[in-house]
Amino acid sequence: MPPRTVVIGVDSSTQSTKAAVTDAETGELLAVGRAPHVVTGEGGARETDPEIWWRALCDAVAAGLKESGLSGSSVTGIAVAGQQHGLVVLDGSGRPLRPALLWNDTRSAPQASALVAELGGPEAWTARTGTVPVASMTATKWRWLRENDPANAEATAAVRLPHDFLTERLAGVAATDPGDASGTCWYSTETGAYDPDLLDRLGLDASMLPEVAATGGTRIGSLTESAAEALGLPAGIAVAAGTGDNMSAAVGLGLGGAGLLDHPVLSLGTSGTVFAASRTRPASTALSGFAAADGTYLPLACTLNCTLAVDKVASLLGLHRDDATPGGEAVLLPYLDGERTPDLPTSAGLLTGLRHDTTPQQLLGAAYEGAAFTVLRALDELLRACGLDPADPEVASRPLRLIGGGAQGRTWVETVRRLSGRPLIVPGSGELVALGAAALAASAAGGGDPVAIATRWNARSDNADADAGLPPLERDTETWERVGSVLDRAAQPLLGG
Ligand SMILES: Nc1ncnc2c1ncn2[C@@H]1O[C@H](COP(=O)(O)OP(=O)(O)O)[C@@H](O)[C@H]1O
Ligand SMILES: O=C(CO)[C@@H](O)[C@H](O)COP(=O)(O)O
Repeated sequence: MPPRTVVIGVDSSTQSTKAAVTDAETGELLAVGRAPHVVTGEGGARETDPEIWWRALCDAVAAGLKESGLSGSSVTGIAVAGQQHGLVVLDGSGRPLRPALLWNDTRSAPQASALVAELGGPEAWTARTGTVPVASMTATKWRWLRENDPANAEATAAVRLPHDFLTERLAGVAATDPGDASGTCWYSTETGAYDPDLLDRLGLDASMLPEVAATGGTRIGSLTESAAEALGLPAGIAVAAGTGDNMSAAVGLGLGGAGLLDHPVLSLGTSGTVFAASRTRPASTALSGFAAADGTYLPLACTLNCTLAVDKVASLLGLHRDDATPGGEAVLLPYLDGERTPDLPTSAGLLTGLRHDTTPQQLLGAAYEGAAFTVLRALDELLRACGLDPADPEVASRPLRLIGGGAQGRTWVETVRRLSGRPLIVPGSGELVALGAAALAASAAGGGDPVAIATRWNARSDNADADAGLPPLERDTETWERVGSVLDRAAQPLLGG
């Protein structure tokens, strides 16, 4: 039998790095190595030292190889998919000047509002970049840095996104892809390039930014000697451009070229995201009109408070995360980090409907309901913004693909099922972001379209058989309306005024 060829797909997300050691031919997931990150910050601040991501990447690759029982010499390619939007600032020798500002750092909310006003309103941003700046977007973080940490902003020789930073460590080449670039708000999904006028406005020079490769699967270089030594992999293997984590999950699911929103995806991680592949450029202020890893489109909406916020409520109550019952009268909006969708960056969590007979289990259930409601309502808005009526029985019956860490949790699945009333598909592969990155690595190493590679892998492996298809439950409209009414009435107080 010929020796296996193996590629490594890396998911460097908010809480951890996962390295998927994947058979390049069949897509079989041979092992997943993991290493945690450290996120620090009080109030609206959320930061991580990029060196932590690099060390976690090295540790996760080593753990994955060890678990697979393979030596590094069978690996032919590597790609990184990273948490979107984070601002990494480097000195002239490529060293981080300070910790990165993460996607869920809300300190740049005032800068976001100022940028929106400067360009003449949200529509102008949608037309130019595809996306209206909120505190998550990189452009607002760069402006925040210039206003609040001018010494480091002045000293900045290069600006990177989290995945670009790691890719550069691997290949020594400054490169990104259309997908992650589209989350900066200084890249235009209309032109497929950085917007020179926006760069000027932000005080950024294009020479400080990475080149945008044609796709996340483009081979942008080869593993350098020093990276090879750090990772225990052969020098010279293919390094792909990589992409953002949501874009990578879309690749892993084989989404691309699909009809508009035929395959909505709900990701339950630190963030809650809803997205779908589209060939039509989204142009609505109600969603983030990101690019996909291949320059087609990935309309997306994202909440800041999902699994981490609900786990926090469980730990405050001293309960296991699956010790929850439906919330009953209690409504808990777990906006512990402020919120992005709806745009309430300075909000905090809110509890209403408490009675003498409310149980801790109901309070936890209410936190699940609040988080799930928020992201499911964002899905309805996304559908509407794309010209579909979420109440149309045909649209409402399209299955929702559930991914991310939360999709492994019984209570998450039950809550989404009950509040959405949709059929759910929980893909057999629990690591879609890393699998998508592996498809990008396979494309860089051996050619071929990453989405086609992932589709072939899904078809050939047991993944498709292992997909859990759950029929719809009758929608719990009572809870839906109760939570919606609290959110609508509380939006102003939640703004934190
Ligand atoms: N079995 C499980 N049940 C419920 N939640 C889970 C389970 N396993 C992991 N999670 C949740 O998944 C989250 C991590 O998901 P992940 O998608 O890896 O996050 P991120 O990409 O933001 O780092 C954790 O916050 C945890 O709450
Ligand atoms: O900001 C977004 C999407 O726009 C987030 O989805 C980040 O990409 C972080 O993802 P997770 O760590 O929650 O997977």
